[in-house]
Amino acid sequence: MTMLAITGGRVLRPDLTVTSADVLIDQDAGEIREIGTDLAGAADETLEAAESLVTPGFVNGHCHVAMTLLRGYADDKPLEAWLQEDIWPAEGELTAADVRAGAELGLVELIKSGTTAFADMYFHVPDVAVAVEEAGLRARLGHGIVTVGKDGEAAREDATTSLEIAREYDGAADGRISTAFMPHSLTTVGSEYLAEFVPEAREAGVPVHYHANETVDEVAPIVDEHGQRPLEYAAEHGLLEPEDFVAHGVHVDESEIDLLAAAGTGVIHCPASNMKLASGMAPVERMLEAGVTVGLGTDGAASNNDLSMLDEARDAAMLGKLAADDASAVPAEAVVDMLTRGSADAIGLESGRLEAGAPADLAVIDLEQPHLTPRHDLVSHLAYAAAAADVRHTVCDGQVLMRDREVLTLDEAGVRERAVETAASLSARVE
Ligand SMILES: CSC[C@H]1O[C@@H](n2cnc3c(O)ncnc32)[C@H](O)[C@@H]1O
Ligand SMILES: [Zn+2]
Repeated sequence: MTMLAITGGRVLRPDLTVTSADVLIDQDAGEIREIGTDLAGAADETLEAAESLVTPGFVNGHCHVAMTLLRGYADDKPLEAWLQEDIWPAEGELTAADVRAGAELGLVELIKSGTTAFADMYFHVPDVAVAVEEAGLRARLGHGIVTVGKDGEAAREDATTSLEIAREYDGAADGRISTAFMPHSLTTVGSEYLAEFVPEAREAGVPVHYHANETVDEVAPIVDEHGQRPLEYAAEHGLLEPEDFVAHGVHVDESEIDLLAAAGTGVIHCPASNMKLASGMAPVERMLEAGVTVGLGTDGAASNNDLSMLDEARDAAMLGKLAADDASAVPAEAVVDMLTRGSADAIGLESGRLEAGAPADLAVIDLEQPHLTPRHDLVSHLAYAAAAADVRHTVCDGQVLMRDREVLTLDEAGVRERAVETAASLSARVE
């Protein structure tokens, strides 16, 4: 048994209290063995955490990690125009090698900002999976299906790919990779494909993940065509099960909030993307009051434009207050819970809490920074003041992915170089 101890830190516990303690990790099991005092003696290796906050690794509940290649490629447009005029034409040129290069860049960014698990919808998923395996992160991956604008054969092929990928990769990378069936959204996938393939996803035992109620323009066609709110339509198509999770949930009415709460379906709130694309303000406080499981996600780096979950936490608190017109709405504790346990629960992972027996997924935040001084309340600092650059160490599944700000599993300089070349070649092909 190989043991790792994280020593001398302030540890954020599941009840959001903070205590001075060591964390002892069984690296073979990838689990936290004990949280207590003087545990360094039991360890083969230590990570120093003095003057630092030891927190559960952040869980990014909705991402398109390879879209780092399109960061800054098209900004300042609303969702539909952005996708149709810029993003989809560029993505049409992406090769598997491009996606691998973009995914590696995104994974470096995730590790450096303390994220240890994420859910990802994209194309060329086998290449994303290889990158995740080498990076050492935990991920729920899926192939995103779009059937609009395709003939029947191509549409079925896309849905079949999503199902096959979900079946084949579930449990990959020693269990660090899990999967989901991923229709892109309720307006971009025809109901006949949902009717045919969702029961197969259930049979395969994988959840379903999709964009829902992101913009007003996405709600209106479903109401017009089917006479139903989008999430009523989703429930009727078997897409609102406890293991399922939707991205965005901006334009949800009270009846849909009740549906989500009753179904146990998670919502991944993506505040930065919603602000940048001017999609709207999700009623996060209302969803939390109703008992909906709410997590946080960055969405892709082309609509954010980074993958820092600490930025997302701050944005969620700020936007939540604005949306509720109430400064006490979406307080620091709620945000930290969404950043960790909420996202993990929504996407069906056990991580997001530091306690004996839990997965050893954690981040260590350097508190010796002017913007984290004084230390009245470390939960407040995590929600409002900490930044990606404050992350010192990142550990996932008991393995050290970053030590003293040096990423150990990927060659950061090489990854950046490949991403620069790949993005330049992509731009040249699209023009
Ligand atoms: C079919 S793979 C995933 C697909 O989703 C696109 N995408 C990125 N951000 C968003 C968003 O905010 N709403 C809807 N779709 C989005 C991405 O570019 C891929 O094409
Ligand atoms: Zn998205």
